[in-house]
Amino acid sequence: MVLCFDKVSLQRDDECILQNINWSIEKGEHWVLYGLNGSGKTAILNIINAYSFPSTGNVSVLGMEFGKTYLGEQLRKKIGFVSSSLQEKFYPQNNAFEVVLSGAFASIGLYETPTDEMREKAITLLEEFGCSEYANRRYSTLSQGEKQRVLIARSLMTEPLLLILDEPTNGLDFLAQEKLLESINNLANKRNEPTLIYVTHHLNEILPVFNKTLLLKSGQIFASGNTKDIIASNVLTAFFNLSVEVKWENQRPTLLRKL
Ligand SMILES: Nc1ncnc2c1ncn2[C@@H]1O[C@H](COP(=O)(O)OP(=O)(O)OP(=O)(O)O)[C@@H](O)[C@H]1O
Repeated sequence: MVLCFDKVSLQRDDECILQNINWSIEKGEHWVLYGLNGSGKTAILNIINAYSFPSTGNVSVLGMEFGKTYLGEQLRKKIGFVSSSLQEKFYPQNNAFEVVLSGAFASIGLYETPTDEMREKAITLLEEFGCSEYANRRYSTLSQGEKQRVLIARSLMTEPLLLILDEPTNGLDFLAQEKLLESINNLANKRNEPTLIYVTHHLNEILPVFNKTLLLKSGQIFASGNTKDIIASNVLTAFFNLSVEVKWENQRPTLLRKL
């Protein structure tokens, strides 16, 4: 079991942000987390990363049960987390190679001397994510798409067991988006790949590797299960309370409003 939420609720200032969330992820599954603005996606991710704790219910992530021991740092070493808000945290003078290397220490800059093994690993990851040509360029000169690929490579330095990609295509043009999705697809098809949780507002980004989907609405699970069953016209029409149609082409869905 990679993750288990058992009757998880989260209360803040008399407001119920999450309510009765039951969610389990098994090895071999890759999940999409889909919900409207304010539905509680970030609240769930914060709990997975042990940045916040549920008001009620039990959580275990990667075999570690919350509440039993302090597990923040220990847990976060095993979880890769990439979001567009992470992009601006890095020092502009560091080059892409250094940014990837810093992932080995889970630090923003490089304060320790990397081993030869770490350097080799960073070079391999830069190659795998198509970043070699700008490995020595200052991070600040990279485009958003290039930065995102560098940050995913960085997140893999510690060989995480779980990789969370939080709206990774934000601000990317169509080509940059497709290039990033291709890298994610390659990653998911590798042996010993981490389990992926992919948060998005764009259904057309759901790659075939994302075999499971959770729909979150107003802090509650609206539906969860096999992606093909969940990303369907009838389910999403009920979810949005608006008549929509899902078309699957080349194993990827497109959402259209039915007029
Ligand atoms: N500390 C807090 N106190 C009160 N309400 C909060 C707090 N943090 C978040 N919320 C509320 O909880 C709800 C869920 O927020 P969350 O950030 O998890 O949504 P989200 O699904 O990630 O949204 P988005 O897609 O816009 O990023 C929102 O209504 C938000 O205003």
